[in-house]
Amino acid sequence: MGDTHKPKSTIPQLEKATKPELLRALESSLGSSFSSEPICPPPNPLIIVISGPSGVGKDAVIRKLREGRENLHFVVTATSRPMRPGEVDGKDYYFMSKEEFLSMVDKNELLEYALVYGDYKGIPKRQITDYMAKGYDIVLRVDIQGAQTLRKILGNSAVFIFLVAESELELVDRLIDRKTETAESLLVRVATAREEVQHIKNFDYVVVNAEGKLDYAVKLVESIIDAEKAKVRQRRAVI
Ligand SMILES: Nc1ncnc2c1ncn2[C@@H]1O[C@H](COP(=O)(O)OP(=O)(O)OP(=O)(O)O)[C@@H](O)[C@H]1O
Repeated sequence: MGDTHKPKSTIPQLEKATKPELLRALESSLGSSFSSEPICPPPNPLIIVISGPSGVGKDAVIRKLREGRENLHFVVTATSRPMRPGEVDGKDYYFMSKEEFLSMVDKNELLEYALVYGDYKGIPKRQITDYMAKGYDIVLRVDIQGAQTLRKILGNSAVFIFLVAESELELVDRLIDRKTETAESLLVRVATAREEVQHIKNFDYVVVNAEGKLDYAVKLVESIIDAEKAKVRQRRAVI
């Protein structure tokens, strides 16, 4: 029986050879030189969809993610809702009139859009394609309705993260403290949140954003992104 792995040349003893000599001997023995090319291709750009009931902390988590990570593009949603105090156009949302919004719809410039609490919200496609082409991962912040639509459009090509509070009571508490809602809109948001939790099963991951534990929730989201980037079978999003 022939030995197919028999070395073609002798490899010097480690202590008697320099590193280049050793490398050359190993290469000659293997019959080919060592490549410095990456063993694996770089991971595909990832689309990360972050969703959850109103007031659960989507903005808070995203704000922290933005501080701590490079190569992520946070898509700025277009909306026809009025600006809240402290919000900045082009940073928090692209604020526009209903007419301007509907013109984007006509031109098929939105990945998805919806009428939410009487106002339009939608995701501009262009931002996603431009940044993916530059190798950025994309973060989309959408409500549950938006996540469901995106799941239909993107299927398993994107990763879907559901953010929850530790309890219903905690969620209501946070919404009250935020002081952005009227009593009526509070009721709508809380009733909607009750129904929305039923949709967890359509997501890939769930992250609990517990009271005072925002950093932990952000860390978990980062770990999810890291794990997704290390997957052997990569998701491949096409917009
Ligand atoms: N882990 C946490 N502990 C305590 N407070 C938090 C935590 N996460 C978020 N908050 C606070 O809860 C409130 C709601 O959070 P945020 O505005 O980020 O929610 P949201 O999911 O983006 O809401 P919406 O969908 O209505 O825009 C904010 O005042 C925020 O500072």
